[in-house]
Amino acid sequence: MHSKDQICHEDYQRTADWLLSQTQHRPKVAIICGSGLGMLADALKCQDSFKYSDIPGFPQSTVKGHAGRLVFGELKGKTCVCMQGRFHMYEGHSLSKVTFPVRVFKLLGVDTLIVTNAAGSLADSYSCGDIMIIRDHINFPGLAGLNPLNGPNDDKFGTRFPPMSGVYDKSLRKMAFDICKSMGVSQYVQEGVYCMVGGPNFETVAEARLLHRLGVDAVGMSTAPEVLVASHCGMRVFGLSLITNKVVKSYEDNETVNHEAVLEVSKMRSETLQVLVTELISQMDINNNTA
Ligand SMILES: O=P(O)(O)O[C@H]1O[C@H](CO)[C@@H](O)[C@H]1O
Ligand code: HPA
Repeated sequence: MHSKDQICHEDYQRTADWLLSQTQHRPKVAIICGSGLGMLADALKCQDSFKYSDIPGFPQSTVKGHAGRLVFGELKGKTCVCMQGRFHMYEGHSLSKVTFPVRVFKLLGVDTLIVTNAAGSLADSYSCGDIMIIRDHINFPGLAGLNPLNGPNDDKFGTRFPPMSGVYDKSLRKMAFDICKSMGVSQYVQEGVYCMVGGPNFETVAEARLLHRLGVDAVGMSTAPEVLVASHCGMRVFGLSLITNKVVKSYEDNETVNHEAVLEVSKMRSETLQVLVTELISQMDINNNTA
């Protein structure tokens, strides 16, 4: 890691202190909105919002469908902070920048992170518009040594060698399933394995076939770094992928995927996702960290 990418505890603290001085909200839950999923923040009541460009130390969003705003507010009486727009490695951000907000959230008092993303499906049984509750992930950049936890370990956040089995909280996954059942949307809800690739290109057919054979259900270019950093500092994590496209696995298939199509499908499920996330937050116990 280059020294310009090194972020020290005081950097996170400075940003957290600035935010605490600008809002009365003291969130326990943070939500990261995936591509085209920024409307999750619209449900927040009594909003205080900040453009990323106005927040000291914050990186900037450069991807269409990621507004670049941090929104604080109440969801059914629970205080949340919501990132309308995340940072990706392919934008040129270091992984410490990509995950910078997560550690700031920890310093704000957040103990639960909800991540969402747009993803392409590999699983044959999935359709466009399905919602996948993330059971686990494969972090390709991480396996290749690109990990936000690289570098000197900050013991104030967590241990040098954090375990990652069970990183997606089981009771929150069950709670989400039950909520989907009561919403009558179970027919398009799945549970599966998300795989992060570096992007920004979509997959070749050979790469898609490889991922399929590895047991990947959905692929995207985000999420794993934020989840690692959240889990490292002791946060509970829940994740949702919205299946925006089927990844092309056949040379006979002339379909191609593009970001505009991804954003279009995100819109289609925005309301369902909003209700699901709101209900989940309203049902979760956020004081003693048990669902
Ligand atoms: O993961 P999110 O941010 O939802 O975005 C997904 O959508 C974009 C590609 O259309 C990529 O950035 C991919 O990671
Ligand atoms: N591949 C990688 N990332 C994605 C995709 C995809 O098919 N769809 C949305 N994000």
